[in-house]
Amino acid sequence: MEDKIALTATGINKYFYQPERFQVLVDINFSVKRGEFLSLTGKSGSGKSTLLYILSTMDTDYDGKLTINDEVLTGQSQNQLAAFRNAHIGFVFQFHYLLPEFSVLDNVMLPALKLGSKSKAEIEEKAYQNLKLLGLQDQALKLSSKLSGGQQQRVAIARALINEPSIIMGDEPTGNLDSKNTQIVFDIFRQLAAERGQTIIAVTHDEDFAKNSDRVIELADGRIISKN
Ligand SMILES: Nc1ncnc2c1ncn2[C@@H]1O[C@H](COP(=O)(O)OP(=O)(O)OP(=O)(O)O)[C@@H](O)[C@H]1O
Repeated sequence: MEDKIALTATGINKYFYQPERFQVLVDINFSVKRGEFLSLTGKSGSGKSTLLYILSTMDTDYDGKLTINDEVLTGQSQNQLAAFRNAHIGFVFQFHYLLPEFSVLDNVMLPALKLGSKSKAEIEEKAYQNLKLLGLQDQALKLSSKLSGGQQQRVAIARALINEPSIIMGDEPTGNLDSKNTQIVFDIFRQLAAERGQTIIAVTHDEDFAKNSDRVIELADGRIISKN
C-alpha cells in the first residue's frame, strides 16, 4: 500500500527583521508520512522551534507552502487556521500549561468543549479513555497542580489527544522530564504512531529520543543538513 503523506513543507524561508534582517529558515523541503514518528533536532538557535511553529500553522509569516492532510494551509485566514488546528493538530509543550485550579479531567476535556462538536458525556468518556491510556485514570478528579511533573506532562498529552488529532506536535515535550518519564512519553508517542496512525513531530535535544524515533531531520543555521 502506498504511504500517505501527512504534511509537506515546500520551499519554506523565513526572516526576522529585529534587531536586523536575518534569515532563520532557508529553503526547507520535506514530507512526513502518516503514522511516522519524526524528531527535529539541531543545536540551540538552529531554527527548530521557528520551523515547528510554522508547521503547526501558528506562525503564518513565512515564504513557501505548507500542506497538511492534502489541505494547503498557506494563505488561509487566522480563523480558518484556528479551526484547522483544533480539529487536526495536538500540541505538547515543554511546560504543560495545565490550569492548576481545574481537575485533571477538566483540563483534558477543555479543548473538546471549545470545539463544541460532541456532547459533554461523549467528551468525558473520551477524556477517561485518554487518561487510561496514559495510566492516569485514578488521578482524574484531582487538581492538576497536585500531580508530579511527569504526571502533569502525561495529562498534557491526554489533553492534546482529546480531539483525535491526526498530527501531534511537541516542542521539547520531554525537555523538563527525568529519564523514566521521558521513556514513558516516548513509548506513548511510539504507540500512537504505530497503533493509531497518528503522526508525531517532536523537537528534541535528547539524542536517544531522536535516535529511537522513525526519522530525524537535523537543522543547522536554518537549513536541513540531514533527513534520514
Ligand atoms: N521573534 C524573534 N525575533 C528575532 N529573532 C528570533 C526570534 N525568535 C527566534 N529568533 C532567533 O532565531 C534563531 C532560531 O531560533 P529558534 O528558537 O527557532 O531555535 P531553536 O533551534 O528552536 O533553539 P533552542 O533549541 O534553543 O530552542 C535564533 O538565533 C533566535 O535567536
